Amino acid sequence: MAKKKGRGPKGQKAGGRDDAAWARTDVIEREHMKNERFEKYYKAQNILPESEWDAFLEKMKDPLPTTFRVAGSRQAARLLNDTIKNVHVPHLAGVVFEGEAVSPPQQLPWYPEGLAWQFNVAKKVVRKSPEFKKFHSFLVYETEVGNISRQEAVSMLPPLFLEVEPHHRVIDMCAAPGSKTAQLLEALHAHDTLTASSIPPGLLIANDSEYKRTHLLIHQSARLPSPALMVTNLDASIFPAIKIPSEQTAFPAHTKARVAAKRQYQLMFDRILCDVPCSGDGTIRKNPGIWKHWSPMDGNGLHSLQLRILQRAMRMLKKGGRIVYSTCSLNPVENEAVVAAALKSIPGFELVDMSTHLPGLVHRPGMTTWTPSVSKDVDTSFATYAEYVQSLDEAQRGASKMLESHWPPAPEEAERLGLTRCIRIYPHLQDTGGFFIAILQKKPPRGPAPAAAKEPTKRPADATEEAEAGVKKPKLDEEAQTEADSDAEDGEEEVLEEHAAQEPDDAPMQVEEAEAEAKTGEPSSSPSEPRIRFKKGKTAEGASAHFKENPYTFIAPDDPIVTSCMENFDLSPSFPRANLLVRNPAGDTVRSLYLVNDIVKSIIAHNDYARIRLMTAGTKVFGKQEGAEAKRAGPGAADASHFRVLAEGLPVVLPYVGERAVVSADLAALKTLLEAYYPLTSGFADPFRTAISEKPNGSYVVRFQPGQLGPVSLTHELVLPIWKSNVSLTLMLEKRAKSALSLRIFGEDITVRAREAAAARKRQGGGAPQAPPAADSQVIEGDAALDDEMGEDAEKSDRGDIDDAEAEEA
Ligand SMILES: C[S@@+](CC[C@H](N)C(=O)[O-])C[C@H]1O[C@@H](n2cnc3c(N)ncnc32)[C@H](O)[C@@H]1O
Repeated sequence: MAKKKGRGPKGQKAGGRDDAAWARTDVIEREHMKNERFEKYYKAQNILPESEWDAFLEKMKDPLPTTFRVAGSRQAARLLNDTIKNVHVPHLAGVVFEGEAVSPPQQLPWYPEGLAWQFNVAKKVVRKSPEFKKFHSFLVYETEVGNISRQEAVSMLPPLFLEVEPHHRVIDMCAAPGSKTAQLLEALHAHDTLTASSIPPGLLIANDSEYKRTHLLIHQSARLPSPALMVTNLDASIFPAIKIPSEQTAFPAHTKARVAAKRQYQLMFDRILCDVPCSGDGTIRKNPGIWKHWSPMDGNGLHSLQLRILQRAMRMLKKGGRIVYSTCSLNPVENEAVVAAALKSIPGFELVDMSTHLPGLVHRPGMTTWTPSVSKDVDTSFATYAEYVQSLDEAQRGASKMLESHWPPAPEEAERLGLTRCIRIYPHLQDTGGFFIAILQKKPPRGPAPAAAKEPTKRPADATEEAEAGVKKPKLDEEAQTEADSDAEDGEEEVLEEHAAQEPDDAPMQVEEAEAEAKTGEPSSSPSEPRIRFKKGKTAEGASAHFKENPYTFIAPDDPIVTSCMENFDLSPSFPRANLLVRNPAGDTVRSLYLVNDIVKSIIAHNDYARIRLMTAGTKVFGKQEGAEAKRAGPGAADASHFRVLAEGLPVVLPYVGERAVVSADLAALKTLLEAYYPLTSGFADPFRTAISEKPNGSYVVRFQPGQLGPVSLTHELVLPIWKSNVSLTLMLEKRAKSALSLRIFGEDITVRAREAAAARKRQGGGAPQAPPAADSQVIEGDAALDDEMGEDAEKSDRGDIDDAEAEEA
């Protein structure tokens, strides 16, 4: 096996825990899994009692068990989980391989509703045992379509501590590749049903500074399409202020309408995830290459960025809101040191004790003291920063990258900050990776502060209205920020600017101020750094000039395309037609319509898309039908009528679709639609045949009713899009989604694709497999193959292949 390239701290360009090439267990032999510096450093930190050290080290050398989570809306997840529990696990329970019993998958004891699983079987068992082979195929296909998320157990934790609700405004600051983003989205969509998606009032911004990695986010989000999602490509440590108008802001009841109406506000978040780039030594079981190059300097080097990201998050959090800060590193310099420095620099926050939040989770408290290493050869001899600085001559002082915040606070300060409320997970406790979590809360509002205390921070012109609106201007120095933190009455959005029409001179300056705060916004952590002020027209992140994505443009609610979609799908008047967007420069042909919720619409309308480096927003609901069917309908009918409802957008649109666009069908019809690309309409049974034949050509929604077909049963309604042409029908699903559906319902892959793959294999002299290969992979080999195919880390294209309109009718 070739050695894998790609090394470096997690989330860094050189690779990290999310680099698939790095994530192979076969790059290093167990006997080589040692690193003197690692042992010396962590022993010096006393991360564990001496009695546990050996167990810890040994576990760090074991490969990680395979873990996965049943994803999607709660209802759908419960259903699939029942299939795993009642069909697959019993089937796997008695497996004996080469004379030894193999354990079936087990539920993670702490994951809510038992929706996460773990199994630990050797590759050759997955390869050779027919039962596990079949289970593996099931996992691969369900992962492809987003019903299962292959995710490290510990990586599932941060979203659980965030407790996102559908109305929350959430930002995932370092989100790629997006496994936690998917969990956050699911929580926003907690009210979705089996077939229909809600349009949550809340918001999720999934951000990552690596442009390429934002495409992983887009790919992930296609599995759980949401009108509440935006993907941005910004440096989280200088995330710019997002402007929203007053109607998106909650005001105290007594606020005068004219006061509320005239301002723009900075969007503040209810929940923020800071899953920051880190050295990643907690992933060493999955990325054993770390043994070779581990150095304490990795953590030292990341500390400052981690701190700046957390501080920026704190600046963007609403009062009463919550931040989860997490790393997959064991190093206190990347963990408690960052949290302590952040808490010391920005008052008004506290660590929350959620140690009993997930019963069954075994963890250890945060550390209160540690000794950073000042060299890669592990010199931990300096108990304080002062001691360290004293040991240096002037030239060394100038060159040193060590900061005071690398060191622990004084014992009484550590006690006051409550650092033990942090959560540490060690591999030997529950056979997982290593992980760190801190939950920070911005103290809830205390009610109106005495007027005298407020006066000095006010600008005279703002005073009355501010008091009426109960909000504060963002301040740029820590003192003012502290006052604002303790004085603001409702903890809602902060005033960014007066409405331009009313305060033409003042407004731009205030936006600049807010942007400057975004750029410099951590005054106390780097007091000696000069404040950066931006000239008018320049952005905080200074990168918009290079942003090449297409803009989003709202399409007029009375546009002929929208009108025809309203008509063709018999959409109810309550359908939010004013929230449809296109992603084209003006004048280009419209190919897809995206639907966003009100808050996303508002953000797009009030922020330059290039300034916020908006990669994607909302969910694609309608797509232009191009290809054989569209051609046949003739040029006259073109643009206006040839939009189809897309499979990914159907759950969102479904609650609004009227009877005229819906047909009922049974399991036999589903089988026929899966078995052929373009089955003839005449080949279906009544009443479906007559019902669909009577309709004009175009896009329809089919409700497949629960029922029985021989030994196969459909236990719940299934709703899918089809395209009707002159003589035939097409099920409008990606090929892989068809295979997954087929496996789930019929227990085998009955699609054309599977038959073609089997025929190709036969031509090459291979045997018939249990199921066709997933994606474009040819071999399915145990856990490494699972890693690749189940997509935890694999970089995947954002496009699926759809065997529909592009192809000519057979
Ligand atoms: C630990 S990974 C995030 C994993 C992700 N939360 C998940 O669960 O799939 C860290 C991410 O931070 C990104 N990153 C690094 N520096 C960043 C910065 N300054 N701002 C935003 N993202 C950053 C990396 O590209 C990487 O994708």
